[in-house]
Amino acid sequence: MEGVDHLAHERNKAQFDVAVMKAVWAGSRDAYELFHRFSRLVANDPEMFIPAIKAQATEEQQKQWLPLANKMKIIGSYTQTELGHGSNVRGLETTATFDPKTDEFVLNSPTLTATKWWPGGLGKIATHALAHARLIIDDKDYGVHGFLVQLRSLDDHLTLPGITIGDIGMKYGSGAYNTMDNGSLIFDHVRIPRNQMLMRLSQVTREGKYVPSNVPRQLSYGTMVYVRQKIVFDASIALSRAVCISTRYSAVRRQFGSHNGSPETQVIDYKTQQARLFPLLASAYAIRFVSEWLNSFYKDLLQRLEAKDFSTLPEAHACTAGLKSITTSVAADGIEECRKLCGGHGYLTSSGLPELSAVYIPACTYEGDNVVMLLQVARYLMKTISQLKSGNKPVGTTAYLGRAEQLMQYHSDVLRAEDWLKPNVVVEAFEARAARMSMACAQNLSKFNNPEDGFQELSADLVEAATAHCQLIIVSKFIEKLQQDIPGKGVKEQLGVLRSIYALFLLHKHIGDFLSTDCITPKQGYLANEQLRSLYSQVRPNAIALVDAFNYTDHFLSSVLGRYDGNVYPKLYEEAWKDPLNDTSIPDGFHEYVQPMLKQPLHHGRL
Ligand SMILES: CC/C=C\C/C=C\C/C=C\C/C=C\CC/C=C/C(=O)SCCNC(=O)CCNC(=O)[C@H](O)C(C)(C)COP(=O)(O)OP(=O)(O)OC[C@H]1O[C@@H](n2cnc3c(N)ncnc32)[C@H](O)[C@@H]1OP(=O)(O)O
Ligand SMILES: Cc1cc2nc3c(=O)[nH]c(=O)nc-3n(C[C@H](O)[C@H](O)[C@H](O)COP(=O)(O)OP(=O)(O)OC[C@H]3O[C@@H](n4cnc5c(N)ncnc54)[C@H](O)[C@@H]3O)c2cc1C
Repeated sequence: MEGVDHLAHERNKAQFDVAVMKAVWAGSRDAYELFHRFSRLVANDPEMFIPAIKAQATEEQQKQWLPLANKMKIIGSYTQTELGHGSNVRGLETTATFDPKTDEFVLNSPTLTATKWWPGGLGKIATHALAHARLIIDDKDYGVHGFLVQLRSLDDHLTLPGITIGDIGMKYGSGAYNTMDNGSLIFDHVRIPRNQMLMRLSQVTREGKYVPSNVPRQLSYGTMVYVRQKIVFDASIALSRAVCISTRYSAVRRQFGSHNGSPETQVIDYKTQQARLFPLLASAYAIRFVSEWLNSFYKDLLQRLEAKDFSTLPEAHACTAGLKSITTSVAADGIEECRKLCGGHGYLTSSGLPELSAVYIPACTYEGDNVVMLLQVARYLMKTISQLKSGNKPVGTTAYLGRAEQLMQYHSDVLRAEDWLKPNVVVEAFEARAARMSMACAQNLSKFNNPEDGFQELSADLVEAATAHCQLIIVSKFIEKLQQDIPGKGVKEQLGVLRSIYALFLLHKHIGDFLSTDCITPKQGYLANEQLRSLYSQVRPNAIALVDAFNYTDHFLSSVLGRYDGNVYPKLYEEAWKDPLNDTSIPDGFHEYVQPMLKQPLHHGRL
């Protein structure tokens, strides 16, 4: 019935102050920030063009271009990826050849695989590209640099001479990403003034002299680092949307279990539903808190870079790459799990889940393929370990590797299930697992004469070690979050339950790592799972309140299953009748194609 809260009985069970939890979840950024970004995403993606100009253009160039971009007088596309190269930025083929006679660069796509391919906004709407191309001076290749290129007339939006542009076509399913005009672009000797090479990091003089960057060349990758840390925040939003929908529906849906006319069982009370759903609820909070930490770490990096302090740049790259990888994989897989948790109705567009999945899953690929990103983390870990011998004491997120010898001797002293509720017990186990996996890789790598051959041969193990390292970061930041002063009745207690669910679910899921590295015994693994089951019972009465704390409107959720009032069935039915198929009783084509078959006489008694 309209106006009735069908989940009121669930909300009355809450054992904590929901208003405070809403504030904890909202944190330092408004969750709707992404919604507006997301809505822009499906129109155009200023997410990268403007930050890239800020990162790579001189002050003078910024003064020229930023006001135009900020006021949408020009529409930009971050045009890096090509048909033949995306992950391997140093393999990009587009060229920008300096012509000293005219003081210009000539942009060209020398091969088909040099065609720019994927950049958002490029296909139909962008007027300018921040094109990444190989700088060529006097036949010498100076590697990939950024160039601002006008693509279309600002009068009639027609493409300019030498520019061939198109949309790359429909993408995965019918998701909203199909409203993003990811495009293709071929340059045929397009000339731009020399001052349209972004020259903050390195320059080309009027005489054609290349002035190399006096800062790490990787700063030219800065926009990707910036977006990767944002994507971690986005992962918490995407996953929490799906968890909100599936948790509310799990409390509404009843199936089996009726005795003597009693109501059937709420599916949220089935232990299998809880074992699938509650770790995702905990993961949403875990990812949110690690994104807060990562954002503050990134802001600290920016301040350091201003002061030419590059000391945390390698760690920032490793953390943004690794956490982007881990959190987008968890969110993408989690959204699909939430669809399955809703049974058949989860597959309806009106559930909001297919659309969310179709839009979200490319996050595992864009801004860095998730495996390639974890390999970057692995390189960082191996380098950190190789420097231990020279007395280089690791700090920050790799500080535990400085205690590797001690961690190699570690054995968990868990005796009872409740011992796994102690944060220090959990962190020690996760540190030991991560340290031992990385040290084992380093040990195996040392057996190879050619380190690169070893890295390739061991890359699957290295990805697992990088995963363990990143999961340790997320667990640690969840624990650190709860060491902050958090007011409100029961709020910290509930977050503590979620923290333990997150950590013990990972321990259970990766029990092979913990056993094969001899960090814990099978009995201790069994006790962790025992504790996990108890934690599910503790979170169960608070589940609806914990997703209410995301503070999402029904409009934002766009889901008949995730409605705040739980009034699912009437709305499911109502929504179905909006489908144009139901405008007529007899479907189009019936008389032409189906009815003749139905009218066909039987032949020899056979249909
Ligand atoms: C509800 C809906 C929810 C969400 C949707 C809503 C919104 C979506 C939000 C955002 C959407 C944003 C974007 C979508 C559009 C997508 C855009 C794109 O995809 S842009 C293109 C992205 N492309 C990539 O990410 C390419 C990945 N490849 C690379 O980064 C590099 O090629 C790679 C790092 C893999 C290798 O680089 P290379 O130069 O070959 O370096 P190498 O490995 O040799 O290492 C050398 C040295 O450099 C260090 N290093 C590498 N990269 C960095 C870096 N970025 N910063 C600092 N340092 C770096 C590396 O560690 C090594 O160091 P050492 O020498 O070992 O010390
Ligand atoms: C929706 C969407 C939007 C995008 N928007 C933009 C944009 O606006 N601008 C832009 O420039 N680009 C954009 N991209 C492109 C995106 O950045 C690339 O697709 C991404 O970086 C992955 O690169 P790739 O396609 O070359 O994958 P590949 O690297 O070809 O990946 C293919 C497989 O090879 C594996 N692999 C690759 N290298 C290694 C290695 N060294 N070791 C082990 N395995 C490896 C990968 O793990 C993967 O399994 C977008 C892509 C998508 C899907």
